[in-house]
Amino acid sequence: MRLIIRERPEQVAQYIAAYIVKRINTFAPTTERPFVLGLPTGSSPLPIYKALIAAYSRGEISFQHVVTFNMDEYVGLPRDHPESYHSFMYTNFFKHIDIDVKNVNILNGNAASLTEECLAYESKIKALGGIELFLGGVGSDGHIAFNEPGSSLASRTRIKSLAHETIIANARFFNGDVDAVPRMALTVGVQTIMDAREVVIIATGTGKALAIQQAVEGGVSHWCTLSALQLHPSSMVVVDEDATMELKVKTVRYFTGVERTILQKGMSIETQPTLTLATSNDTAWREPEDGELTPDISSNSSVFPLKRIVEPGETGKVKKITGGAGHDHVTASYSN
Ligand SMILES: N[C@@H]1[C@@H](O)[C@H](O)[C@@H](COP(=O)(O)O)O[C@@H]1O
Repeated sequence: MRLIIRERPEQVAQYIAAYIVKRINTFAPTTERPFVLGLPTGSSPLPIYKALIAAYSRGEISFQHVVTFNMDEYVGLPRDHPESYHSFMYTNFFKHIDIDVKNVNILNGNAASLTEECLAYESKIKALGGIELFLGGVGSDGHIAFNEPGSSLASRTRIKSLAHETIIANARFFNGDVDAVPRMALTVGVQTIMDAREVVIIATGTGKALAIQQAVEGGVSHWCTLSALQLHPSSMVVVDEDATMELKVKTVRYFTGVERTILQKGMSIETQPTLTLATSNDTAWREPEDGELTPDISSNSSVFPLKRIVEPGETGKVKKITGGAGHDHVTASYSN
C-alpha cells in the first residue's frame, strides 16, 4: 500500500484526478477494449469529479470508451431521489462529460430481485475483463463502499444493512433526518474491489483519521475493511494532512520520506519501475507483472512499462538507481 500525503483536500483531488487522466490516456481505450473504472459517491470524491470535468473541458481526456461501475446504491430509494447514488453520479459527473450512458453501471436498489441484481453486476464486471482501476472513498469507521465493519473480506456484490455510524454520518445528505436514511444498500464486496487491478482511495479530513490509522498501521481486519488493501498488490491511499492526525509521526515520515527519495533520485513518482532484488533463480531480465507494484518506491508498471535491469546473482540492498522519467531503462545497482 502506498500512502500519498498532500496538505489540503484540493491537492489530494488534483493528484488523483491527474493520475486517473494519465491512466486512461496511457491505456488508450477503444470500443473493443474499454477502460473499466470503479467509482464512489460521497463528499470526498466531489473535488476529484470537478477536476476530471475540468480536464475533460480542456480536452485532456475523453470518457467515450470508459465503462464505469459504481460501488453502491441505497435499497428502496427512488432512482430520481436527489440523494440516490444514481442522481449523485449524473449530477456531479456523468452529465458533464462525454460518457456513453450505456457504459454507466450503477446497482439498482429497486430491482425485483436484489440478489439477481448483485449476481448480474458481478457477471458484467467479469465479462468486461475486470475493473482496471477502482476509485473509492472511506467511511469514518473504515468501510469501503458499504462494506461495514464485520463484512467478510471475501465478500462480493450483495445486500447490506448499514451500520448505525454510517446512517448517522449520511443523515447530513437527508437534511439531518436520521430516519430518512435508507437502512439497506447494495454494495460491491471487499473482494470485488480487491479484484480490481488497481485501487485508489481518497480520505480527507480529521473524521477519517482513525480509519486511516487502522488501515495503514493496524493489521488486516474485517473491522476496518479498508485494511484489506494491505493485501492488494497495487493500492494507493491519498490523504490530506488532517487525515493523518492519528498516524504515528514515524509513519508519516516514512511515507513522505519515500516520496522525497523518489523525487531526489530524479524519478517522477508516477514513473517508478518495479525493482526487486535478484535471487539465484532470477533471470537477468524480468518484465514486471501487469499491475505489479512494490509499496515503497514504485508505481503501476503496466502504465509506465519501464524495464528493470537486474544482473544475475545481484542481491542485497538497492544502492543506486539511475534513469527514471524520460529514460527507457532504469538500472539498479546493489550493495550486499
Ligand atoms: N457508501 C459511501 C462510501 O462509498 C463512502 O466512501 C463514504 C464516505 O463518504 P464521504 O466521502 O462523504 O465521507 O460514504 C458512504 O458510506
